[in-house]
Amino acid sequence: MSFAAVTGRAVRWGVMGTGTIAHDFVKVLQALPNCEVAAVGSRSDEGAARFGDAHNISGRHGSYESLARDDSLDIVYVATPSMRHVDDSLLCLEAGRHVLCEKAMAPSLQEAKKVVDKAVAEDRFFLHGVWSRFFPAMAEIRKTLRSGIIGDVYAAHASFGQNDGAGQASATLETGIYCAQFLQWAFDGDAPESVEGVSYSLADSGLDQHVGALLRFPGDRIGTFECSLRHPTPRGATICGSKGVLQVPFPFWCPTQFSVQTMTGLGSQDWSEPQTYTFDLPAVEGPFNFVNSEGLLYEAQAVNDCLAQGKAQCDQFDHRENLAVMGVLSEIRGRWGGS
Ligand SMILES: NC(=O)C1=CN([C@@H]2O[C@H](COP(=O)(O)OP(=O)(O)OC[C@H]3O[C@@H](n4cnc5c(N)ncnc54)[C@H](OP(=O)(O)O)[C@@H]3O)[C@@H](O)[C@H]2O)C=CC1
Ligand SMILES: O=C1OC[C@@H](O)[C@H](O)[C@H]1O
Repeated sequence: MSFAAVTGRAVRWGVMGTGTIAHDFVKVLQALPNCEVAAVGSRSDEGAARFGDAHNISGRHGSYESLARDDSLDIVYVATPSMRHVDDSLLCLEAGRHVLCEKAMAPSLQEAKKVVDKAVAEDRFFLHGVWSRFFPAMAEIRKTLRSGIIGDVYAAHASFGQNDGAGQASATLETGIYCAQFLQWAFDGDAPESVEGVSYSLADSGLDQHVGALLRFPGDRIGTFECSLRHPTPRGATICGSKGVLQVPFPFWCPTQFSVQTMTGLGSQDWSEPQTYTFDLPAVEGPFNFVNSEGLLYEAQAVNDCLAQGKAQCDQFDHRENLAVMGVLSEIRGRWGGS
């Protein structure tokens, strides 16, 4: 049942921050039934007015505090830069709002726990906005793995490098997070037993710009990833089983396609033609700043559904899985004292 069917009104969203992803997310919210972008919050009146005019949003707040305190809102989408996410999420939760916070929600496991604990204590919904989890292709990947077509899954790899942002943000937190959550998905939600190896390069600012990580999962399974803000990589992911391989091409973190190839015989010399599965993106009018941003709609719809059902977390990325991913990132960043 939709939120409107339960409450008789639309979900009222507030948007905190007026940058590139806020633009894309507002477009999908405005394409959904039974929800309304009721207010925007900026650090300045001018910022709120500019974004409000551009997106036809009537509620405007010239400070984040004022947005958080707006009791007419059900939920706030925190779309500020990553280093603000803990404080901005806490501000909203303390004011009684539900929260969807953009990635990365925190720089460490300890800080992530503070936010999740606060959400639980305040009985508020909280989601770390790892939007990958809501794509139909991800659900189909899970189904395909469980069908056994590629046999027992022993390895997974993900790579996300782009040549933008080095020195200004942490590669582990900006792009590595998508890799770490993908490995968890490939291994059916399991957390790694250990981070066995980390190789890294730091920018002059002290922030990690390129990281390679080797993770050991229970049952002798191995996950690897590479993330970078210094150079591009293929930005695909691979899952390997005893009978074959599942590949997710660029952009694996917001996928609309994957393929499966099986192998048998002496020296694996018999293989099937790859079977490709494709998924349409929802029809949402752009333009968008980021690839496949139309797919933010899946995440937004899931949040609306959770609010309608009175759920405090999303099954696709619940607090347990979120904190496990944050634990991996935290441990990796701990290797150079990143905080
Ligand atoms: N899910 C996804 O696909 C994507 C997620 N992201 C994530 O979203 C978050 C925001 O990214 P993005 O929209 O690209 O960032 P932008 O820099 O484009 O926008 C951030 C906004 O936050 C506000 N802000 C508050 N403090 C600062 C500050 N010190 N410096 C700059 N802006 C500030 C500004 O709004 P105002 O001035 O109105 O207060 C600004 O417009 C990041 O955490 C990023 O990782 C980013 C891209 C894609
Ligand atoms: O979250 C993101 O951050 C980096 C972008 O390049 C990417 O497309 C986006 O999804």
